[in-house]
Amino acid sequence: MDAFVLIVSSPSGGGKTTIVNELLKKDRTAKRVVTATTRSPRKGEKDGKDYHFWSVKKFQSAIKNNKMAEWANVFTDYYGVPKESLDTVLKKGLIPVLVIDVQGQKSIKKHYKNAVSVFILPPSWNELKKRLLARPGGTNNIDVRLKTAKKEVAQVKKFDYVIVNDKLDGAVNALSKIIFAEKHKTQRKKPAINRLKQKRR
Ligand SMILES: Nc1ncnc2c1ncn2[C@@H]1O[C@H](COP(=O)(O)OP(=O)(O)OP(=O)(O)O)[C@@H](O)[C@H]1O
Repeated sequence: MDAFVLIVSSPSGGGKTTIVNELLKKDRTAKRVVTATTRSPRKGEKDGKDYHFWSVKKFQSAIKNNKMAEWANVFTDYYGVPKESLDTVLKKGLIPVLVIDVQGQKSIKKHYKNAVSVFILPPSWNELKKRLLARPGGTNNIDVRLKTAKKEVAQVKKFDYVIVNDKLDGAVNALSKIIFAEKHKTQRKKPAINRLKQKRR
């Protein structure tokens, strides 16, 4: 199969982390790319598993040395995708899943042309606010996040797919089906097609 990178984006609190975590429990062909951040770990988050928790100095050095596939400064913290983390998953023949903010998808698509992007849409602004407040440990800068979320939702048309995160099960199912359909794209089935062509001769 022609490998593709799967990008899952949403405004903060939209549910991208939760949905991807659930998906990966049942899909062994996909693997989350561990991204890097300078923000502090939330309760229960582990270094190297949830994120690479880097110092500002380390992050800035990675940017300078061209080691980031994409990076941004979001709400006072750096977030980004180390090229090495992404390439490690590709080399294993698995689908790298990138859980990144909305702006991030543009740069990734520039570097990885066949990347597939999915936008997770909150069912309503009220529900988004509720989920941000109810998150374990709460969430800082709620008003800034909601304001940014409105700008990000305006970018939705640049994505290949949209999933409304109403019921979690439904959203995870939809993501699973997107992956399934993408694997069956004609362009990714060239080896199977070519095998048959050879036998006819
Ligand atoms: N369908 C859903 N129904 C109810 N709660 C949900 C649903 N999806 C996610 N949540 C909850 O909403 C909160 C935000 O979800 P999550 O942390 O996955 O968002 P995120 O997009 O990864 O946010 P951030 O970018 O800030 O890390 C979590 O507490 C999560 O459990």
